[in-house]
Amino acid sequence: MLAQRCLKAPTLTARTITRSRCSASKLSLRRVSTTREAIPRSLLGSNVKNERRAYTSISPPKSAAAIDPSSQHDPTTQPEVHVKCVARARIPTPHGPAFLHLYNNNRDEKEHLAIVMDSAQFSDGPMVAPAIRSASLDAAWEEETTMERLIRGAYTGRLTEEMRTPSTPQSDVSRTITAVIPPPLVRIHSECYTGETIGSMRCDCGEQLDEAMRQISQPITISTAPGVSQTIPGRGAVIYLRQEGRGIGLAAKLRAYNLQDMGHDTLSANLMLGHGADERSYEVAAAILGDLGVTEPLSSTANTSQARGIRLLTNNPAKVQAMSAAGINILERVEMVPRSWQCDHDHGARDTATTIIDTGAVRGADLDKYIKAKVEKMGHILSVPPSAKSIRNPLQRQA
Ligand SMILES: Nc1nc2c(ncn2[C@@H]2O[C@H](COP(=O)(O)OP(=O)(O)OP(=O)(O)O)[C@@H](O)[C@H]2O)c(=O)[nH]1
Repeated sequence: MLAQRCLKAPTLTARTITRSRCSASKLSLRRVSTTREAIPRSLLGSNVKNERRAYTSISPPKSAAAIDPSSQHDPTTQPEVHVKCVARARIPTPHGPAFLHLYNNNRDEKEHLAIVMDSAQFSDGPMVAPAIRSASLDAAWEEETTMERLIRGAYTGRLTEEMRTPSTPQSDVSRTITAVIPPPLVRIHSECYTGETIGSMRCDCGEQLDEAMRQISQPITISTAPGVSQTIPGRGAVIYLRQEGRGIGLAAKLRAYNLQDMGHDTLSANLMLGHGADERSYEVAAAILGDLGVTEPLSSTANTSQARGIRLLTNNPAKVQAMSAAGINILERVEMVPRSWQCDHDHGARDTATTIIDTGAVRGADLDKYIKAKVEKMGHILSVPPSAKSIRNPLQRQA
C-alpha cells in the first residue's frame, strides 16, 4: 500500500541553505506537519540530480594541491563543495549503536558516509556534550510531511512504533551543555573492498575500521565540577569516503597487487600504472564534518571558551595537513597502531587471522610489507617493530 503511494508521489524539492547550522535553524518548518504520507521519489533513490538540495558546504582549500601534488583533484579549479545528508538510520554494531548518514555531494557521484557514534542521538533532554547532528538532515525540506522526515531519519530520540519525534532545524541548539568535554574522535577512512569485505591480509583497512569504531565507542571520563567526575559514552564519527585504493579504484588496485607480487611496493606499483602515489582528496570529508557540526573553520573558533575541533585518528601526516587546509581544526592526532604491532610478534605463527569487523588482528608478511612501505615511503608516523624490519617480499619468504 505504502509502496503504491510512493510511486505516485511527486518529486520532493529541498530548500537550499547556506553553509552554517545557524542558517539552517532559520528555516521554517512550513508544511512539516501535514498529513500526506506518500514518500517522494527523491527519498527512494537516485533522482537527486533533479532535486534542489539542502546543502552544507565548505570552501575548497587554496593550498591543498601543494599538500598532495599527485592528486588529480585540483580544488583550486573546482567549485565549492556542497554536501547533503539524504538519509540516516540506526545501525546496531558490535561496538554499540551507530547512526549511518548517507551523503550526496556536488564533487563526485559517490555516496560518502558518516558513521556517527553519539549517545545524544537517542536523547531529547539535557546533555553534557553537544549532539553530533547533520544540519542538512535536520533542515526543513520544502513540502515535506512528518512521515517523510521520519523516513529519511530526521528525528530525535528513539524511533519506535510509539515514539516518533521529527527533528527541527535547531534540534540540539537549545539543549544544555554542562561540562567541558574532549573533542569528538574522528577517523577519515577510505574504502577498501578487499580489506573490509573479504578479509584481505594485504592491508589492515578492515581492522582499522573496526579499531576506529571501537576507540570512538570507549567511555570518556570528564570532570563536571572540582573533584567530581562523570563517565559519558564515547562520541565521534568515522567519515567513510568512497576512495577505493587511495583513489585509483579497485581495478587499478588489483593490478597494483600483481606488481607488488612481482616485488614492487604500494607506492612504486601505483606509479608504474601511471597513477599518483595517493589520489585521494578530503574536501568532501571536511564538508561532512562541517555539516555534522563537530568542527568549524579555524577563524570562527577564536573567541569561544571551548575550542571546536576534532581528535583525528591517523598515522598519515598528509591527511592531517589536508584536513587542516580544508578548514578542520585538528586539536589532537591519535595514532593507529596495527594490532599485530601493538606487541612485537612471531612471524611464524601469523598465517590465519582475518579482518572482518570485530574479529581481531590482521597478521602476515604481506601486511608488514604494506605498513612498512607507508612508514618508509609515505612518511606515516609509526614505529616498525624489530620483527617486521627484515620483511621483504612475502612470496620470496614462502619459496
Ligand atoms: N593503491 C593502493 N591502495 C591500497 C593498497 N592497500 C590498501 N589501499 C587503499 O588504501 C586506503 C587506505 O589508506 P591507508 O594508506 O592504508 O591509510 P591512510 O588512510 O592513508 O592512513 P591512516 O589514517 O594512518 O590509516 C584504502 O582506500 C585502501 O583501498 C595498495 O596496495 N595499493
